[in-house]
Amino acid sequence: MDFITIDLKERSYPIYFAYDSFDKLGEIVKKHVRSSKTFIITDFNVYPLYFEKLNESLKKSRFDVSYEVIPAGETSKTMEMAQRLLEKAYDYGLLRDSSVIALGGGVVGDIAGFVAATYMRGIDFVQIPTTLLAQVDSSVGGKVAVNLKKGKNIIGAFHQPKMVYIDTAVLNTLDKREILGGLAEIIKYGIIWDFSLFEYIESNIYEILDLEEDKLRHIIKKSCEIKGKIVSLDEKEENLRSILNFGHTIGHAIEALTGYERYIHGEAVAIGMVYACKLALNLGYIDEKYFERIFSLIQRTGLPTDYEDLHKEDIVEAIKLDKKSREAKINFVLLRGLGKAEVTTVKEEEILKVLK
Ligand SMILES: NC(=O)c1ccc[n+]([C@@H]2O[C@H](COP(=O)([O-])OP(=O)(O)OC[C@H]3O[C@@H](n4cnc5c(N)ncnc54)[C@H](O)[C@@H]3O)[C@@H](O)[C@H]2O)c1
Ligand SMILES: O=C(O)C(=O)C[C@@H](O)[C@H](O)[C@H](O)COP(=O)(O)O
Ligand SMILES: [Zn+2]
Repeated sequence: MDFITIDLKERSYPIYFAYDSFDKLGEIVKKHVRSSKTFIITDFNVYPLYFEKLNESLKKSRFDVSYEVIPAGETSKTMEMAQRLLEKAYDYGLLRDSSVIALGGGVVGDIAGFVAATYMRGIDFVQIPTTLLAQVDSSVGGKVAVNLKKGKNIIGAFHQPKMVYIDTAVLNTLDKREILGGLAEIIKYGIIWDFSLFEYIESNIYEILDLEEDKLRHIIKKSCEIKGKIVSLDEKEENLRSILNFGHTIGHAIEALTGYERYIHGEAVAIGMVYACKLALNLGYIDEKYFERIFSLIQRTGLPTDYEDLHKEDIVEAIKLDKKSREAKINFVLLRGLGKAEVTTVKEEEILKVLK
């Protein structure tokens, strides 16, 4: 089976790429976890579609499976839900050598990872991402978290999975809106790291939106390679990894300010990328031509490019506690040319100038 390795020394792990092959999972998972006792966390939408296939395959490989199903969507990514899942893990008798399997999108991955990171101070974790966003971003790199009402991913940890299993056939049941959300993070990689990926999306946008398998596989694998490279250079986000936060400073603020219900994560990131580009343009880091090129691709996909009904002062207040802020200074990931980005301190007045 096709795979790449995320190189993190003793925490290195494979990302497998498959198509319609849940039957292989039991055998593969067995190679990467310490015991047969496993706890699957999934959500109400994913459960009827893929749980049985996974369960059957695990049972065939003699796993002792327990599971929990949580409501779908960002509002489930809370401490209360994590507490509930941790209590269940204990009731099901999970031990130090047991594992947690996340079957779902980024919400399931982030909360299941948080459970795995904290249960008995950390147990094995397996990611089976079922959204495009989770396949290209959230299942890779070990950031796990839940939200505070006012702050996105404020409670969390770094806890790398033992393996990631990407089965692209599952994307056929995903809503168009969710496909676009994932595409926003893929466009992000093109902008911050590898401009040829951006150009590939520009040239193949309709085929990608039609979920043409070879094109989709190309951008998924490329995204995992890019994220894997950045994470292996800076696992705990001491410097370089921050560029993966491009578009997230304003993106996270508008997610929290709208109660995590109006925009899905990828949409908020798309809006945040447009604003980060406006900032870079105003500060003279990029020219009008480059700005237009990025704006036009985001617009052509059908992703939103602007927010509605929010006060700029509230956005600025919310970003003051962004995780990239240091010593009361707001830091943004700003572009410095095609495929290049850097973290830069930006004055409050500059941010207010570009916000509506
Ligand atoms: N840890 C990280 O590095 C990282 C990176 C990016 C995003 N994230 C987090 O990921 C979350 C967003 O993830 P998401 O966009 O996957 O959202 P999500 O997990 O809410 O999934 C989106 C929707 O698709 C449904 N779904 C999932 N798989 C499906 C399938 N195959 N067929 C049909 N429906 C399916 C879900 O039930 C949900 O309703 C956010 O909380 C974000 O903060 C984390
Ligand atoms: O993996 C990273 O690092 C990222 O920043 C990827 C982002 O796409 C992702 O949304 C991440 O969860 C944001 O992390 P946070 O530290 O800003 O909460
Ligand atoms: Zn993101």
